Amino acid sequence: MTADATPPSADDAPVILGNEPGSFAWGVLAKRHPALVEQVRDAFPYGPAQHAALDALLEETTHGVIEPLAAGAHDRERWAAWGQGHFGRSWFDVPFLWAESYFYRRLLGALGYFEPGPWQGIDPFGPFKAAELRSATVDDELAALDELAGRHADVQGPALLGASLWGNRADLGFRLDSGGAQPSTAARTDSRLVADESAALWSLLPAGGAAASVHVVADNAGRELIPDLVLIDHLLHAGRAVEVVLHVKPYPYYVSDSTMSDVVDSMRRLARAQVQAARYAAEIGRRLWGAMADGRLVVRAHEFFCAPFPYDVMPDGLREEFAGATVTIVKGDLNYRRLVGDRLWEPTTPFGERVAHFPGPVAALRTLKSDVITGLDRDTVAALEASGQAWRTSGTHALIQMGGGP
Ligand SMILES: O=P(O)(O)OC[C@H]1O[C@](O)(CO)[C@@H](O)[C@@H]1O
Repeated sequence: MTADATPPSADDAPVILGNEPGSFAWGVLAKRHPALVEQVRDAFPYGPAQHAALDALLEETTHGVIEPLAAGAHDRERWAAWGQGHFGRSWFDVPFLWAESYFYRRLLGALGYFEPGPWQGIDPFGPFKAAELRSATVDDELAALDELAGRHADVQGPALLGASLWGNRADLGFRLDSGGAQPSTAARTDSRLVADESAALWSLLPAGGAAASVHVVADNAGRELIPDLVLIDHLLHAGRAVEVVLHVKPYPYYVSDSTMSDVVDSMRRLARAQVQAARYAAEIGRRLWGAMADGRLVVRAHEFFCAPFPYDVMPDGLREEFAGATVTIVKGDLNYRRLVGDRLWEPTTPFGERVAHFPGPVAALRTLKSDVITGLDRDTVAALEASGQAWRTSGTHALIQMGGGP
């Protein structure tokens, strides 16, 4: 990672680029993306045009320069504006956040996802998501919910918040890199919260308070989205919230990010959990189904969630929506990068300062999977650095941080 040549202001930390060999960002562009292209290629019986487009994308992203979208692409103008100054440059020399986002747009384009035809709307990551949803691990996690049935809201709330937080560890992109290994329970129990401001979150959502409007910006499908939905059910059922708005991606993104069709699959998985004798999960699934029907749970898929920018430049419509929320819960590593800015901040940079742009209270729930970090105290940073672990990027550590505007 190196500093962008023209940082917006002298006070800002360097924008993360991918041009330092051995850095995390470089590894994603040079190794993770090519591996992903091959995994997607093998997962479907694609035809010659798609294989050729994948070959070209692989060559361009690793050795070539950034090309604009093809003439006739429905969003060519939008990306032409979003990518000004980046086209014609190496993928490694532009902001990492931009390069990753455009890579997913281009990958889907190579496969015919956006064009009218037989492959339109086919999620290239669908087989990976489906396998995860079918897994025995999910059976076990759903069955374990029975232990929480009938417990007090003050017991259920923290347990379900923790499940939603650590669910972020189970992202498919992360697993592609770790040789397909599932994050183990042992790894989870060894893991540490580097910041925990959950008390401030709960103070906004008292059980029985029932006036709150909560927005949840989702991250991964499957083993993350299910605990997110269970947490949402808890907020509604315990009277902590009167309505919840769940924000998902408008198209498949970052391997396993949730789309509307993933929400449907996860809600079905919950509602049908009865067959695995997971009675409470099935009850939760039915309640969520009902909440969708009567409008207490609403799903939105704004195009900005697949835009290559931090949240401080979100469009006005979205800004107004978040301004009306009692609190917005923002899930995952990518959303954290977009929230605080994808820069090499000093880890002690106050989180509140970085998210002052957000139009209302915001809670970040994230396992650490990239270099960006803010809001840590000096002792915590010293201990983490002394540990010798890859604490910023390995997903073994997590945080709950609160901040936001008025
Ligand atoms: O699913 P999450 O938690 O947003 O994690 C996504 C992270 O994975 C990567 O795409 C690659 O590891 C990171 O660059 C990114 O921040």
